[in-house]
This record gives sequence, C-alpha cells and structure tokens, in this order.
Amino acid sequence: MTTLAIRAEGLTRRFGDFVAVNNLDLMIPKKTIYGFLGPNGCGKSTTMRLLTGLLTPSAGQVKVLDMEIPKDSEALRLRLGYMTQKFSLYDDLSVEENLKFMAQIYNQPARTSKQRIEQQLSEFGLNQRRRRLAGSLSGGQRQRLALAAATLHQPELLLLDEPTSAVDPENRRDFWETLFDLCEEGTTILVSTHYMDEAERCHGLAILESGCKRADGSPKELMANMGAHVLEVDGDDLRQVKNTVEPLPDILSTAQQGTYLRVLVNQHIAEPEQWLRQTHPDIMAGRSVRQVRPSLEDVFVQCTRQDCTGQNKRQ
Ligand SMILES: Nc1ncnc2c1ncn2[C@@H]1O[C@H](COP(=O)(O)OP(=O)(O)OP(=O)(O)O)[C@@H](O)[C@H]1O
Repeated sequence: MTTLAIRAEGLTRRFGDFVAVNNLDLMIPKKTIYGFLGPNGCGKSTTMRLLTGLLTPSAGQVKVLDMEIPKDSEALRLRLGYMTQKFSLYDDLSVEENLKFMAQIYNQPARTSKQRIEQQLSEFGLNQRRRRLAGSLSGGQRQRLALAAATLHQPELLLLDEPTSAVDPENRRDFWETLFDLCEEGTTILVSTHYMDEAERCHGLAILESGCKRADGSPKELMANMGAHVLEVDGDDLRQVKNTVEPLPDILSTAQQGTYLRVLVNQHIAEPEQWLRQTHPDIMAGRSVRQVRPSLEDVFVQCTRQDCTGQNKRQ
C-alpha cells in the first residue's frame, strides 16, 4: 500500500499524429484535493479519461489506487466516482430514479441502497425535489444531483471534470465546501478547472498546457518558486507603457488590471523596480512602481510562456 492515490509515469495519449497528453508524470497523494489547471484543449479531460481506464494510454505506466491501468480498469471502476463536464444523468428520469439507476449500475444491494439514496438526497439538499425530472432542475441543482450520483457508492477516488463551469459563484462556493467535507472523510479528489480561485483551493496542482505538465506543487510552492518578479505600475496611458516595455527581453509578460499594469520581470534582475525605471526613465516618471506577491495567475502566465519544446511563444 502506498500513500499515493495516483502514480503516472510518461503517460501519453495520441490521436493519430496529435499528442493530446504528452509524457505526463503525476504523483497524487491520497486524501487530498488535487487540481489540473489549464486552458481549453490542454488535455485535462483526456488525462482524466486515461486515469479512469475509459481510454487506453499510447505510452506510459499508470497506477490508480494501487491498481494497474488498463489491466485492472474494470475492477477499479467500482472504487471511482467520475463526474464528466456534461450532465450525464437522465433528463427524463426523476432525481430519485436517477439515483436508483446509479445504485443498480454500481451493484448496490437494494436494502442498503435505499438508505444510501435517502442519505444522499438529504445531504445534497434534494429531498424536496426527489420527484422532479432531472431535466427541469437548475444548473446548481443538476450539479448537486451529479455529485450525489458520483459519490453514491462512496468511492475512494473522485474525478471531477470542470464541475463548476455551469454554476453561479454561490453554488460554486457550496460545492467546494462539499468537496472539503468529502476529503475530510477520506476521499481523494482530482478536479480540473480553468478558474484560478478554484485552483488556489487545491492542496496540490498540476498546470497543464498543450498536453504537457508545466509545473506542479502546492499553490504556495508554485507562487514562491515562480522564477519571476511581479511589479505593478500605475498612472495614465498604461497601454503606452505596455507597448514600450513589452519588447524588452527581460520582461516576461504584461497585463493591464484595472488601473495597474502587472509586469513580470525575469528573476535574474536584482532590483526590478529600479531597473524598470532606469530602462525607460521618461515613461516611468511620476508613476508608482512596486513589487507585489505573485498570484496563481502570474504563475500560470509564466509557466505557459513556452511551448512543449521550450520555445518562447512571444517570439
Ligand atoms: N477522441 C479524440 N480524437 C481526436 N482528438 C481528440 C479526442 N479527444 C480529445 N482530442 C483532442 O485532444 C486535445 C485535448 O482535449 P481535452 O478534451 O482533453 O482538453 P481539455 O483540457 O479537457 O479541454 P476542455 O476544457 O475544452 O474540455 C484537444 O485538442 C482535443 O481536440
């Protein structure tokens, strides 16, 4: 028995010539919430499908809950919960019927499943809506039903593919509270997202782009080891400041945020504020330039500047 829920080495998936998941190494500890952060098309869903055994790897080794994939995929399925991006329950079945159906799929004995369904209906606030057709529920209610169904059989590992993309901020917050409760009870959770605030809630995180892993660690570690200074420049005409400083090789990126320009400067510059003022004294005159703590978005920008071969995308 290891302390890892998922261990992948060189995990790769090709579709024809296209490499959707490229040589991915993952070590995901049990009883943690681990995130995949990345833009559309970076390979999050494909990786999740590989980890559930629904898709066969083109190369690499994967162990999930100490079982080998794809060899043990069938047995593993009963120990996993998987919530896909699209609502995958039946619109024309009621809330309760959907849960009963899921209980049958997971071979739950009728006597215990009745009790478990009642428990889920109450825990996920669906008791009053048990006879409503799933198709008539709101986005937040559908999402709660989907999570109730995915956790009905008390899986050890829960994989959630962009679970909050169709819900409002309040439901998203409640949803995350539920995830922390499940984690506290011993469930390992793997969740994909493109929201920075959600990624920041994870214990560990892999930043993916174009099928490659660009960084991993806790959000705190990622921010501490980003390899760049972050400056905020204020004042008028920030567009002009941006266009002027951006071509400098030691400027890694610039982005306007309200009344500030956020500037990422190469870490080897010893005194970045002073350096920026000296390189463009005219345009910096009368502005405040101050160094601030990196955010996860800065980390994301910094580690996705290059493509999988290490080429700088800006050039
Ligand atoms: N069955 C398939 N055949 C061919 N290409 C595929 C297949 N499945 C996925 N891809 C491609 O692999 C890449 C990664 O897709 P994937 O769905 O894993 O990305 P994602 O990060 O989950 O993005 P999104 O958030 O948009 O779902 C995309 O370019 C996609 O078009």
